[in-house]
Amino acid sequence: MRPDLTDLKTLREMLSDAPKENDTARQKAAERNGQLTKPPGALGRLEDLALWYAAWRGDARPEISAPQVIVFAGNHGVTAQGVSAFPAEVTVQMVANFEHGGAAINQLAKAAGASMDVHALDLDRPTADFTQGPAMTEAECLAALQTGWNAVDPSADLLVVGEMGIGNTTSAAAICHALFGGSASDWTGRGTGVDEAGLANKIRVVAEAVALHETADGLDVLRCLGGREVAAMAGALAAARALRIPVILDGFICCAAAACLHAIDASALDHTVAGHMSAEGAHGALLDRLGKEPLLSLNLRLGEGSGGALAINIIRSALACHSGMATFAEAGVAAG
Ligand SMILES: O=C(O)c1ccc[n+]([C@@H]2O[C@H](COP(=O)([O-])O)[C@@H](O)[C@H]2O)c1
Ligand SMILES: Cc1cc2nc[nH]c2cc1C
Repeated sequence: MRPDLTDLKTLREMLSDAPKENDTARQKAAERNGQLTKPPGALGRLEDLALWYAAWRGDARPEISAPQVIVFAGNHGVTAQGVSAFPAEVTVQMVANFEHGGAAINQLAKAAGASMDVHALDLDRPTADFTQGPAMTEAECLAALQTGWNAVDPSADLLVVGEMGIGNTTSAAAICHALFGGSASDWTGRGTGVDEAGLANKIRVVAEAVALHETADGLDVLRCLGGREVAAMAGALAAARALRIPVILDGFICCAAAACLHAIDASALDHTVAGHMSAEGAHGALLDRLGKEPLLSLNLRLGEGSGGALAINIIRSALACHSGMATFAEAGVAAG
């Protein structure tokens, strides 16, 4: 299913009409969970994850065999404001590194037994500096959303979306400030490692951008303050929902993309879990706003889908227990 995202209204409608959990599968999975050879609840959150996954797959006893990691890359005009510790050309250089297998995410995807795809979005055409005007036109934003949608493999059974884009923690901070209010400093962190003066400059940039655009509508915020890789992640999350593919969210930028969908429909992220809590200062507050409890907290601040990829084996293990364990009756173990 690859709809033509010809206008943002179509996407809004698709989000409202998106599939919901399969209640029957959840109920059957819960019954099975209650019969497995362990004290009730002893597998803690793994049990919740197994039921969540079963409900989205519509299968009471599923397994994970085809996880997909997608890394989207984009360039940001706002880098002209000196918001990153690294130069903008690192984005295209890291894409080459992903393609040659040399980045952390290549190793983490491999360790998790996941396929990995990389999509570079018009790197030679950075978005506009959003302190001056909207980052993207509607057509540009739609094209990025479509790239994200099309990147999802319909036969995947678990998805991680990650990103690479020098300057994108400024974009993510501006998205959060526009959607959730507070002050610019609440949402602005050090990204790749800016110093005190760099952080003060970033806060100024985020405050100016949000004041200029004056919108809290999820898709407007995405277009005005996002980036192509951010929009592509949003498109991939929407596609996964339509395809009933559960998703593991990554760090601050991935969750900012997710927040744009959440602002349109509060249930838009029900098919997702938070893979980890990033060391980027505002990620915890963002996860709270999205109602997500992170699976891991490892002080990562890399992006690329790294924290999501690390969490694949947690979900896989949850399903291995759920679908592979013996019941009390099968094992001849006395139930309590
Ligand atoms: O995922 C995160 O939470 C995260 C936190 C800090 C930095 N990053 C990565 O660093 C880059 C953005 O940092 P910056 O300083 O250029 O805005 C971008 O490529 C992200 O993948 C990612
Ligand atoms: C080297 C480097 C690798 C990255 N991966 C994701 N964001 C990144 C930013 C930099 C600077």
